Amino acid sequence: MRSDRDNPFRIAQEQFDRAAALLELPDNVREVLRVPQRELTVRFPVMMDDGSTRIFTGYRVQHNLGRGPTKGGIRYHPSVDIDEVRALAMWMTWKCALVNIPYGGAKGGVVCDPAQLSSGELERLTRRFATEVAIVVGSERDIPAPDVNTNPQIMAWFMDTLSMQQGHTINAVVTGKPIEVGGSLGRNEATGRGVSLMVREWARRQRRRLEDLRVVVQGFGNVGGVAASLISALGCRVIAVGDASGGYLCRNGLNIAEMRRYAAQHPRRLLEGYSAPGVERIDNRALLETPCDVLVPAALENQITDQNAERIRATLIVEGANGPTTPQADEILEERGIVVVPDILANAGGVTVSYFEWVQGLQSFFWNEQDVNHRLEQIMVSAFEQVCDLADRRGISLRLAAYLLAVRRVADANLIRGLYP
Ligand SMILES: NC(=O)C1=CN([C@@H]2O[C@H](COP(=O)(O)OP(=O)(O)OC[C@H]3O[C@@H](n4cnc5c(N)ncnc54)[C@H](O)[C@@H]3O)[C@@H](O)[C@H]2O)C=CC1
Ligand SMILES: O=C(O)CCC(=O)C(=O)O
Repeated sequence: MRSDRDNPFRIAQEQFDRAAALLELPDNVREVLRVPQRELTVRFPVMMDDGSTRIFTGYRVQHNLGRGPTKGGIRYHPSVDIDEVRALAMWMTWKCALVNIPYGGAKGGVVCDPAQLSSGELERLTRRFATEVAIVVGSERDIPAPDVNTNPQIMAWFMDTLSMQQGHTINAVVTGKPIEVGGSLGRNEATGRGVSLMVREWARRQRRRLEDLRVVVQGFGNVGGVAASLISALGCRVIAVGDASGGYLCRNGLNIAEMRRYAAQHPRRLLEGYSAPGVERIDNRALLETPCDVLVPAALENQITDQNAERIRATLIVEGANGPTTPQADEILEERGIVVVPDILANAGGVTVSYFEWVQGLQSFFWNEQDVNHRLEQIMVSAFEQVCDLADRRGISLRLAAYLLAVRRVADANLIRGLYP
């Protein structure tokens, strides 16, 4: 059982409440926006390889439909619960509004440990989950994508299942697909690329040389792995990274390309067992507290809390993950002058290129990777500028500035549509 302090939905509501108060939103608007519009819980059987049947629980939550079809990933993890999915769906609403793409927010999840499932079990689970949520999902209604422990292959099974039910291919029903079945060039790297752009733009505004920045990345999957490699391509020194197997530190800089190759070839894509001259093993706690210029939490929620915020020794935190910092930690970091580029901005690159994938799929007209990356960069840099300018003008944190911009846009869309008679 989670306590209120580490319940992601309570945290998401608290973040929203602060913005709603500053925006002086009317009570009826607050009441609508602080809870999800639709929630679906499904329980479904999956045939296991040994012939037995197991029942799994899954969720799809649509937080707000005011700005368009809802959008957000699907997470497979043992700790998924309805409050986590609600929070993730709400954060998607603000994220899509902040980068001004025409979506509301949604998220899905299945309570399972994919590391314990064979590929066949994972495929059957995915196909059955897709069927169960088909009543709320669709290319003009709600469009899933990958999140923790889901990947392009899982998205392909999802798309294929919904297409089989319709009798024709509907590839815009899900994004993050393999290129062969309507995926977009650049989607796989998009979230990490967005994170690296935040580091670059912050350094530009602060007049810091990228070569002088020491970076620590927690999480070495889709977001963290790509972010580490693109940040190191910017010229920064990535001195520590970590995943579920622990942390790896080398003050002279890690060989990120070698580490990504290692993880790709090992069970569960983990760094477990990785060693190289000068590389020290550390635990996850020490990883987060490693002195550095930039810390990128890119794993799960609630990593920086009131328990460790005093010991964080970074100048900048760029939230690759959703919800890695609690509101209590936010306060401590702000007092200590540590700048946080919030999740709804920092990791918005993924959903932005998902939007491009959806547009390309609907038009059956595909762009080259340079076009995708160029458009992504324009959107991310412009959102970063808007957030920094508002934060500077009002003397508030980047998180609060991002929320003011995003919540205002969502509230306005809902008001203009006449949803609050
Ligand atoms: N995949 C995407 O496009 C997007 C993902 N995100 C967020 O980024 C975060 C990471 O997602 P992905 O990279 O897609 O997932 P992933 O499944 O590819 O990677 C997750 C990584 O976190 C590590 N990890 C798990 N538990 C850990 C722990 N206790 N301590 C340290 N590391 C741990 C795993 O070993 C793995 O390296 C999540 O918060 C997700 O919601 C946000 C925007 C888009
Ligand atoms: O690509 C997408 O549609 C959503 C990605 C996602 O789940 C997220 O941004 O947290």
